[in-house]
Amino acid sequence: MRVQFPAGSTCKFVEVDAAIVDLDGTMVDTIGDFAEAITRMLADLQLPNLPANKVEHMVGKGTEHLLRSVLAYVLTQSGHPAQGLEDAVQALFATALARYEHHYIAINGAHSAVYVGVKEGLQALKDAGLRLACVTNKPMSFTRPLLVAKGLDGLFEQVFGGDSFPRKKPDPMPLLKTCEVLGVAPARTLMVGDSSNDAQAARAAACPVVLVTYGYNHGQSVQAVDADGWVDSLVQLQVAAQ
Ligand SMILES: O=C(O)COP(=O)(O)O
Ligand SMILES: [Mg+2]
Repeated sequence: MRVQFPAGSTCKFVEVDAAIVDLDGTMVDTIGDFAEAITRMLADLQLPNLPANKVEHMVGKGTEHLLRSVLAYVLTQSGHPAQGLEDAVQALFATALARYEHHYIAINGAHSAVYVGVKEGLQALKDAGLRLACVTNKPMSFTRPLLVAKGLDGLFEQVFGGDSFPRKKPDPMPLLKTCEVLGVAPARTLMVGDSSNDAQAARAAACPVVLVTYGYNHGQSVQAVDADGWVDSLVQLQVAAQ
């Protein structure tokens, strides 16, 4: 079917059979959850906290990348020299991960909210016959409960997390595997995301890609990312009558 993009997009429309939708920064504003779990983890490790806006720039490449970035940041702020920083992060990593997972699961969804237009926008695409899958870099143990808590789980035929495949976005593997499971061609599968990870994965998989303008893109402008379209809300993804 034909999905139209708003004015200002690179393409006017794409012809697709399915859409793969990202989670953090695209469907749910989860920075509050990340910040709370990190605050509790850092307290357990007797390390100083960091501001939520710093966390926002570190989200999107999965848990391991997030925790390594957080630990490197707080150690540097505490005066740790660049030399030996990686080793210092490595020494804390296993404990940090265990404490973070414990806290994240306890607070998952309590400090986060579904963005305006997500449910209506995706329901309209589904009602029009588009097949939907969710592909996030968030681990599956956090993903399923969050989708259920926010009433989003019923929208998707398939849900895959950052630990579902050997490689995460921006690698094309999660998108290609999802297309394979759905039995759809990547060129007819629209990636809907909020960051360069989603766009790069889509380009490498040869999926068309549309980005939301309200999410997390490592502190960079999402308009500067190579994509086919941009929307301020998922309700702007209109299915054309043919
Ligand atoms: O990095 C994460 O944990 C989540 O990222 P994503 O849902 O935007 O893929
Ligand atoms: Mg995202």
